[in-house]
Amino acid sequence: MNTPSQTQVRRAIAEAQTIVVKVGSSSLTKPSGHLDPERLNALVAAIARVRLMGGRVVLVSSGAIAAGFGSLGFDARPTDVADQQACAAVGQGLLMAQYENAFAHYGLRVGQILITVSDTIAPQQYRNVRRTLERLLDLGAVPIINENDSLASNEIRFGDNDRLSALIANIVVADALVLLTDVDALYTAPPSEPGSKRISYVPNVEDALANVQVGGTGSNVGTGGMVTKMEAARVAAVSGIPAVLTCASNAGPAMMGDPVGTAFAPINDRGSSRRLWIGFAAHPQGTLVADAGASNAVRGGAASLLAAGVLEVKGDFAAGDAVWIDNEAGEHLAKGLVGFDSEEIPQMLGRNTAQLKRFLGEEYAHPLVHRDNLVLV
Ligand SMILES: Nc1ncnc2c1ncn2[C@@H]1O[C@H](COP(=O)(O)OP(=O)(O)O)[C@@H](O)[C@H]1O
Ligand SMILES: N[C@@H](CCC(=O)OP(=O)(O)O)C(=O)O
Repeated sequence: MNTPSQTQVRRAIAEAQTIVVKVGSSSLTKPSGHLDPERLNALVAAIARVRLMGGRVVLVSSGAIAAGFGSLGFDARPTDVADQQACAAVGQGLLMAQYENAFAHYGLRVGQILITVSDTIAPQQYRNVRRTLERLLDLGAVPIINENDSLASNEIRFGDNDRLSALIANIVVADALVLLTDVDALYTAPPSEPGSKRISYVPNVEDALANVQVGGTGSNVGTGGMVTKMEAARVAAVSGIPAVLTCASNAGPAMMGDPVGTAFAPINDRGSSRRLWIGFAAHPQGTLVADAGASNAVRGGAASLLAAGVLEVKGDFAAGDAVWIDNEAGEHLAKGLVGFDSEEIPQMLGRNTAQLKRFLGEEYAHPLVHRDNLVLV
């Protein structure tokens, strides 16, 4: 696709029907570990305005741990996982109570959704998340999402809401992603570094990643810093979703497409939500090793992976799971949703469709991975 101008990207954001807004802990809480109701209310006012003009807004809100640690007697954000889980259990309630109240001033309802990594990996849970979000939006509510921190452990967590917000933008087929933080824009280096310059437009986030010096969090409550925000902007751009990054006090102008913060252009056309999920969220459970011919066909982008072109199957998976498609050198070519269980596949390998039908029956005369379920990597 042609690279859009900054004006075009801002206009696309202004015209967005469905917007995912992500806000970081430091924009909602005080360093003492309590909510900052004034700033939270200001954010709600900006979102409510868009909602009341007919926009569909999903809010991905951090802040559970940062809003809870003060009440539990900690001086600073704890580092122990169990402490964090306890703080999140307390803080998430406080956060939602405040949101509930603030949105009620505008006659708007909110709906809480707490997500774990597995909800975005497993196809059925993913569909559940999507259905609930869509219904909430159809009913006029503002879904408010956070990771389910009280039950997530270090091994199985997103750990940051930046990347989660980009996945949510895919799930709800958003027209724009707005990342709100404690810095007004992306800079050429962490703003604490002398000489760092504000960037107002990123036409290609993958190029920017090579040129911009991104650092970790600048506050004592944030987690991912600019690294995870750039990753979120990259997922959005690759998914065809324009994004803007700015400080929370710029939420209103950012959603209106005003020239605040940093705008990121989409670098692809929009794909289907399912393909985007395969590309970004689905975790491969095994591997199909393609021969040279099948590798070329898959790389071409328009072919299904047939059993005739597969040399080996690795791993233990069920039909519908995601798998890697590798070439003989072990390089990943694509990710796809496989049509058969791993134990069914060895008898199918090397056989063409007619042979599959004759020897194994009609139900086996299908591609191992259909092209609609396959995404190049
Ligand atoms: N190149 C950069 N441009 C802007 N900010 C950066 C950059 N590199 C690192 N940062 C830091 O990222 C911080 C925002 O990330 P974080 O603290 O995780 O916020 P949040 O809690 O909103 O998610 C900024 O305050 C800033 O200190
Ligand atoms: N889920 C955690 C926040 C994780 C996170 O991404 O924090 P932040 O970097 O402040 O957006 C919480 O609610 O405390």
